[in-house]
Order: sequence, then structure tokens, then C-alpha cells
Amino acid sequence: MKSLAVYLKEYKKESILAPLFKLLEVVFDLLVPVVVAQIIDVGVAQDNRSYVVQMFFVLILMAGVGLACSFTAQFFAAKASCGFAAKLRQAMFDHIQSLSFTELDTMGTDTLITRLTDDVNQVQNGLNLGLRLLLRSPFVVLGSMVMAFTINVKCAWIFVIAIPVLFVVVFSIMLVSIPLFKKVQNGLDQVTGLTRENLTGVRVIRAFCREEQSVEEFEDSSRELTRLNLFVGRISALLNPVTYVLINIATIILIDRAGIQVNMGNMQQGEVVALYNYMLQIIVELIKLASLIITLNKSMACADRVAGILAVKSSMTYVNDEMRQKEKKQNHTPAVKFDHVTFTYAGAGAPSLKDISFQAMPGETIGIIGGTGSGKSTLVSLIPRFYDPQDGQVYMDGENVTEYTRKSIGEKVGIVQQRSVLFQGSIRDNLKWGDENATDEDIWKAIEIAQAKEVVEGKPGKLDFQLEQNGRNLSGGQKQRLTIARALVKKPEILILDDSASALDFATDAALRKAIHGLEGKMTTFLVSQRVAGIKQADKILVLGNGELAGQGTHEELMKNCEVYQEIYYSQFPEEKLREKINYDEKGEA
Ligand SMILES: Nc1ncnc2c1ncn2[C@@H]1O[C@H](COP(=O)(O)OP(=O)(O)OP(=O)(O)O)[C@@H](O)[C@H]1O
Repeated sequence: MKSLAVYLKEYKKESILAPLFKLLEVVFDLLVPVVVAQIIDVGVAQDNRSYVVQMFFVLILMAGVGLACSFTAQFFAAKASCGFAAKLRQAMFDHIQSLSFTELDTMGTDTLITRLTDDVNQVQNGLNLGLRLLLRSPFVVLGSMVMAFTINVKCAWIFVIAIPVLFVVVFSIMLVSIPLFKKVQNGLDQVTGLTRENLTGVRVIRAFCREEQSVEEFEDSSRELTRLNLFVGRISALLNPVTYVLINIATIILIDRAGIQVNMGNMQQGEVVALYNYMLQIIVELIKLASLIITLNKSMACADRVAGILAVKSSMTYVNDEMRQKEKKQNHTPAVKFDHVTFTYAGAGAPSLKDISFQAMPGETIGIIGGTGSGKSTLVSLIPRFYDPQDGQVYMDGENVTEYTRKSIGEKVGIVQQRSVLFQGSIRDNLKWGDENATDEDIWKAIEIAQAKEVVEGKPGKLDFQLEQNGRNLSGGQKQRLTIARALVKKPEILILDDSASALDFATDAALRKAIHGLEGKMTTFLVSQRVAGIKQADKILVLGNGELAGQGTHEELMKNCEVYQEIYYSQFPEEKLREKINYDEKGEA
């Protein structure tokens, strides 16, 4: 939690001025009962009207100055807390961006969203209140006690006993509720997660008539959060009645003792009123302090969660520009090489890739095929270094991928993933993610290769057509074509299409492959596909089965010597199997 203090550094002045002005306000608050006592003991007792009026204006003046101090304190506290929260949120966002996929997979998106939003808001709230009230309340409590001593020592002892008793009660209740606040935030994570899942999957939920189950699931989770909140609320609600009972007992004793002192002539009536006022100020401040501590507890729990994210170190380090040696590209150096690569996802029991070795020469097209879950996506995700393998090495242009800067990998590799992700904005804005300096001509060229010309031309405004969030105003196939175009705008040396033509019809898929093949230069292309037709023409095909490389070679080679490939092929072209059988039988008869 202390680690978050750095984000307040820039607001040092505000963080000092806010409590300082609050303390000034307290001084005026503490003087009010003294002035009231004077009004009673001098003005009223001696029937001195002009004195009463004079003191009345003094009270108004004190209230005015107190109010100005309070406003100023509020201003500085708000400035510091809002600025702090903005910096913290930005730092978290930047940090999350720097984490590797391994950490992101482990933490999960939902908790990251709650921590980035609700948790940061709670910390901001806690800081704002803390800056204003954390010093004010104890200062009023202690100040009231000191003022009581200046009035009457015998009565002041009641304050000395009452205050610690009240403190113990308040803090005991707080200690019980602190751990519960963390549970409440975790419950909130769960509700956020379910909300997101249900809202993004609403079409599937309706298609499968799962509304009732979804509502029930949400209700269960929400009920649990409510139960926790109620429990914490009840404990916190105990504070007021308990503190009021204690303070009222103290007030009764105070009035009893003070009455005796007045009768003995040691005290005046106005001073009794002043002591009573101080007792009231104490209870008001203690209740404020109690709710402040509740807020601070909540925000400390949230601050811990925020600090937890900031403390996560990326398991992947990148070399920087200075450390990076210039590429020494030589002829006949493979564009991509896997050397006995084994990879297991964090938390997964079994490896998703086992001892994979192959190489792809510059300009080659590499097809990757295999059953579902055989490791195709995992394999290609190691090329742009989304993950690091536990064993073996991945090389690009003869250099280990760990020797590249993050930027240089980004420039070299263009990847189009299975799920098309587009962002709110124009088509042009989205495609310029590939290269922000790309001209409209470059963009149209990429669109043409990606077979998206008709799509874009059919939209009002063409490149200026506005996409909604996640590109939801486009069809699946249209989105896929645009994501392919976005990768092509970058003109990458290595292009990876991870089953990204799955929503395209056969003719478009074929035209896309032909257009990519016809590109100038030596772009190495990886085509991941479930369809043999999609990779048949590739220079080399990698066949994956259960994370292992079952075979590699051209289509013809694999048809001769790779059983897994033959199985896939004949399952997709059963008539070929039949023809094969007929040929074989005919040969046999001859
Ligand atoms: N983020 C992840 N965390 C843990 N395990 C994962 C993760 N992603 C994939 N896996 C596991 O790794 C294995 C390979 O998955 P991968 O996505 O690479 O398969 P694939 O061949 O691309 O499948 P498909 O054709 O269905 O997309 C699977 O068993 C899968 O459950």
C-alpha cells in the first residue's frame, strides 16, 4: 500500500494544505463553546445586552472564517485525490499493458476491470476523506479535552476516562470489519465477471433458452454479495448506538458532577454549557471518525488490491533499443525456427506443445493443421513472443526472439487471431493500427488483398465508415477481412493467419491465399487452418496432433508418410479415399 504514495508526490502541497486548513477550522470550532459560555456568564448573568450582541457578531465571524477554511480544505483534498486517482489508474493501465499473457491469463480480465475502476475510486474516496478528517477528528477530541481542563479539572477527568473507552469500542468494531471488506470486493469481482459474461454472451444464452439459469446464477452471486455487504453493514451499524450510549452516560455523569461544582461555587453555569458542548463535539467527531475509518478500511483493502496488481512482475523481459544488436541477416537463415520447443500454460497440467522443431525459410508459406486443441494457436503465439517456452528456443532471422525489443517484434510480425477484434472508430483508424503513416492508397491495397474491397465500398463513407464497439455493426466474415487488412497494412516480414479465414467462403479464402502468395517481397506466411484445402498449396505443412509434431513436409510428402495428415485429408475428402480404394482394387485385379 505504501507503494501507492509515489502517485501523491506531485500533490504534496495540496496534501499538506488540506489538513492544515481543516485544523484551522477546528480551532474556531473549539472556541465557540468558550464564547457561548462568556455570553451566558457575562452577557446574560449581568444583563449586558451590548456584550451579547457583540459576542453574537464574533460567533458569526468565527463561523464565516471556519467555513472558508473548510471550503479551502475541501478544494485541496479534491485536487490531490482526483489527481492521485488519475495517475494511479494510468499507472495501472500501463502496467497491465506491460504484463505478459501468462500473467493476464492467471489474473483474469474481470478482476483487472474491478481493480482499475471500483477499487481506484474507493482509494480516491478514502484519500479525500482522510486528508480532511483524519487529523480533524482526533484534534477536536483532544482539543475538547484540553479545553475542558482549562474550565474545570475535576469535570475534565470524565473526558479523560470517556475518550479512551470510546476509542477502544470504535477500534474493536473496526478490527472485525477490516478483513470483511476484502471479501466484499472479491464478491464484487465475481458479480462483475458474471455480468460481463452474460451480457457479451446474451445471444447464445437466448438461443439456448438459458435465461432462467443465467438469472439464477446471477441472483446467487448477487445474493452472496448482498449478504456479505449486509453483514459488514450490521457490524458497522453497531457503532452509532454503542458510542451514543457511552457518550450519554458520560454526559449524565458530567452534568451531575458539574452541578455539584456550580453549587459549591467553583464553576459558572455558562462553563457547564461549554463542557456539555465539548462532550457533544466529541461524539460528533467520534462518529465521523468511525465512518471515516470504515471508508479508510474499505479503501485500504482496495489499495492493497491495486498495489497487488502493480506488484505483479512480468515474467517476460525485453531487451531495450541499446542492448539490441542490429540484425545480421544472412542468406539461407530461416525466417522462423523452432528448436525443440516445449510449452505449458501457467496452471495447466500438461504441455500444449511438446518438443517441436521446424524451420520456415524467408518467403515460404507454412501451413499448420491439426485437430481442435492440438496446439496450432499456441505454436504461432510463440513467434510474436506472447509466451516464452519452458524448453527449447524460438528464432526469427537467426536470432532468439528474446533478443528482440517489444517494438521490433511488433514491426516484424503481423498476426491475425481467431477472434476478430476491431475497435470503435472509422475503418481507416482501425486499419492504421498497422501503420499510422499508411496512406489511403496503402490501406486500399491491403483491403484489396484481404478481399475486403466490396465490404468497404459497400459502406457509407467507405474508409470513414464508423465501426461500433468491437466492430459489432459488421458480420463475422467482414470483421475477419478487415483484421487481415489491418495486419497487411503493416507490411510485416512474417504474417500469421491463425484460422482467421474460417468465416470466409471457399472462393474468398482461395482468392485471399492467392493474393497473399502474389505479394512482392519475401513475406513468410503462416496459415493455421482446420481445412486441408486452406493449406494444401503451402511450401511446408506442419501437422500437429496432441501438441506433438506428427509430420512436416509438402502435401504430397505427407500423403505418403504421415498417417495423421492422411486421416485429416480423407475425413475432408471422403471421395478421394473411395477413388484410392477403387484404383487399388483395380490394380489388384490386373
Ligand atoms: N490460455 C490458456 N491457458 C491454459 N491452457 C490453454 C490456453 N490456451 C489453450 N490452452 C490449451 O492448450 C491446448 C492447445 O490449444 P490451442 O488453442 O493451441 O489449440 P488449437 O489447435 O489452436 O485449437 P483450435 O483449432 O480449436 O483453435 C488445448 O488443450 C487448450 O486447452
